[in-house]
Amino acid sequence: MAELFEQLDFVINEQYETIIKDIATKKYSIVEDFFSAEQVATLREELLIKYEAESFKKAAIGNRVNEVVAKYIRGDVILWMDEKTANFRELPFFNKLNDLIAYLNKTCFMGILHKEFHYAIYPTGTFYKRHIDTFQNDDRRKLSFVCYLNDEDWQPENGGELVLYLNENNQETEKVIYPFPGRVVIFESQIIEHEVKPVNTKRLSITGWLKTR
Ligand SMILES: O=C(O)CCC(=O)C(=O)O
Ligand SMILES: [Fe+2]
Repeated sequence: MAELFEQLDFVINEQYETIIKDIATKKYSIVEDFFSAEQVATLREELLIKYEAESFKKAAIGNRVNEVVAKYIRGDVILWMDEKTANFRELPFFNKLNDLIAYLNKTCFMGILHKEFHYAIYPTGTFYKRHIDTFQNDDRRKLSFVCYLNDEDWQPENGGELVLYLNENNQETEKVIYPFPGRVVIFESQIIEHEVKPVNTKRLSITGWLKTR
């Protein structure tokens, strides 16, 4: 009986349906209004507070078991987020992601069991060379998620474009995505190679992964 009510409860979410359709057809999705402008501003504020408190560290390559800091590959500084200690500025972020994950698991049987997110700042002159988001010793990352927290007057000449390398009809094509505030990009972690072009000013974001097992 409980199960029946659960089914009756189900409401189609057009935004999530678009993400699912995009990923099924193109392996990536770009969403402009995943969070409200107010939520984006609040997350930016939180990131900057934590950055001022000097809690960020240089990002490494490889995973936590097997990590090397390599400046010539990536120059961002990061801070892992912790849902257990999330404050009022961060809770709407986790609520929305949990809602999306529940929807994906229910409608596509995606089997997302874990998630991990970090704040990221790319200082002027930094970049992240072409790479794929799965590790040799760990292939649990299924979907990569990036949300840009730059402020409203972010300009294309600031650089820091995310470039996705796609395969269309056996031809490599580049999808160039500017890190405009509030923009969210979701893509298949095991398939899509990508890079962050050099930035000419500080670039702010949250990056994360939805994981199986
Ligand atoms: O910030 C972005 O646009 C992508 C970051 C990225 O590729 C990563 O952290 O693995
Ligand atoms: Fe990446």
